[in-house]
Amino acid sequence: MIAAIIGGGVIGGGWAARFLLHGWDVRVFDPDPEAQRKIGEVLDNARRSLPGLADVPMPAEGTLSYHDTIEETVAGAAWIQESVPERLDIKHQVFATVQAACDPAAVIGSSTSGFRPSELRQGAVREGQIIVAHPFNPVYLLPLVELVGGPADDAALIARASEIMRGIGMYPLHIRREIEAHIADRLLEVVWREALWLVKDGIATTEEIDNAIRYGFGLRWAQMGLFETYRIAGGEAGMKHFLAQFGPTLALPWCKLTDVPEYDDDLVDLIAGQSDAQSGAWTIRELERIRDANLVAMMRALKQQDWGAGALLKAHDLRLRDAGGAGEAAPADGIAEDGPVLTLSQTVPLDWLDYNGHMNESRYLEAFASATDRFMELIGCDAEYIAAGGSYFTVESHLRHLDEAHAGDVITIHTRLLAGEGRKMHLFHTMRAGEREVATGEHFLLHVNLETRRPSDPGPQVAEALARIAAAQGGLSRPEGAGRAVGQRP
Ligand SMILES: NC(=O)C1=CN([C@@H]2O[C@H](COP(=O)(O)OP(=O)(O)OC[C@H]3O[C@@H](n4cnc5c(N)ncnc54)[C@H](O)[C@@H]3O)[C@@H](O)[C@H]2O)C=CC1
Ligand SMILES: C[N+](C)(C)CC(=O)CC(=O)[O-]
Repeated sequence: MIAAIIGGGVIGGGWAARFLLHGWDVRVFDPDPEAQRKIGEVLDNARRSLPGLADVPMPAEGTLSYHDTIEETVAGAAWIQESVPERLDIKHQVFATVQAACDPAAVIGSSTSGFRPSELRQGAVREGQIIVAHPFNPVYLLPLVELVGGPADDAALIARASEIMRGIGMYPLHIRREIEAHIADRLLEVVWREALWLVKDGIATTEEIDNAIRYGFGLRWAQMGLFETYRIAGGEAGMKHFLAQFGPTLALPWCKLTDVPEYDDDLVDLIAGQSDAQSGAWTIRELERIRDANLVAMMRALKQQDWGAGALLKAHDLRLRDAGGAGEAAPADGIAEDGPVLTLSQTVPLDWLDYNGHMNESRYLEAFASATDRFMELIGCDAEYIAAGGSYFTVESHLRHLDEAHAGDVITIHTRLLAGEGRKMHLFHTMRAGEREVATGEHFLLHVNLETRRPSDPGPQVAEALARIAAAQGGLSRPEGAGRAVGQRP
């Protein structure tokens, strides 16, 4: 599949990275002679951060190419994303050239922050081909994309566009009626306007306003948004009580919503000066990397909770797993092979790094635990079996750290069953980063009855699977390092 990116600045670069890392071939047109360097830097950031959101292998990266004309860029593309400056005349010129050369069935998405589809479509040869596909910076990490069709909305086009967006891990939010700035930027502008007033009136600095957001309601918004948060704030009586208590304050009012501060040089200098004092010690690329690491950590935490953007990541993992990612194919249910079993394949995420700049020791155990979970699933000790009252408890673990793993490394774990009789299961995991062996994990587990919390024999299908694998792997030599205790090398 080919994605054509017209305009490769902040947003176009982010789109290019998201499509590319999801296996699409990406063609870029941007007259800026610096575009390749800038996109290269965005891609470096994306490669460090995006693949680590997934706990399964990502697709093989597509091919990136740069082109001298729009015509060449869009030929054969299934998705064309316009991300040129926020000026209607430039966007109209781009659409005219794109439509003269592209596949009429291709989706043309516009990244516009504020224009309505009916404005974008003025003068278009095929009006119904152009939609708003408004993303959020950084496009390669934030999943939201607002999709807006025309006044006579084309349901089939929006459905197709939504499916493509889901395929690259996004959350398509269909906005049924066009308005300026869609939904999110309407909300953001309100906060932005109030913040400008607070600075202009000398009430707060840019840093104090950022602190008011990041130490408080920004954290709430990231996981529950506005209405769910305020529902809880109403106490046991919920939303009605909240409205009764805080509704009357709307009449005061607390804010200056409809007034816009005069956007003169003094205000620009005041804000830019405070922003330099607050954040000028970092370059923009450094700030981007700090932001990306924070976003990855937050989104992975939400993934643990299976909530909001984290729940979306979980669902996307299933999609990626079904599609079969790059590298060695993980076994489907049941194990037939007689070699070590692939039980994990994923990219080292940014939040697994420590102060030494490599994967922290605690994360090795996390990865090995996931590999054990997968092995349990493969022998039939799956969610259904566990719900019926049987499971395994780990009673002893021994890890060896043999080499370093870094952010962006694809790690795999292969598992050997050293013993699997009765209630005992003895596993030996080998972790590699590419071809390098980086760690081993040896674990002894006991089958338990979850009601009595005492050891018990496994069900017949689990016992049978263990016997089959033990027999199949029986011819393999004992792995180097198995049975070692902690000690100094002789
Ligand atoms: N920066 C942001 O936070 C967000 C911006 N957007 C929207 O994305 C669009 C692009 O914004 P940014 O990436 O921020 O701007 P930008 O200034 O970073 O990038 C625009 C790029 O378009 C290129 N360009 C100019 N004329 C062109 C043409 N005729 N054909 C092809 N390329 C051309 C420029 O060389 C530049 O690289 C705008 O519509 C904006 O509203 C949407 C979401 C967030
Ligand atoms: C400032 N902005 C209007 C360009 C912002 C957006 O459109 C979305 C975002 O990423 O905040």
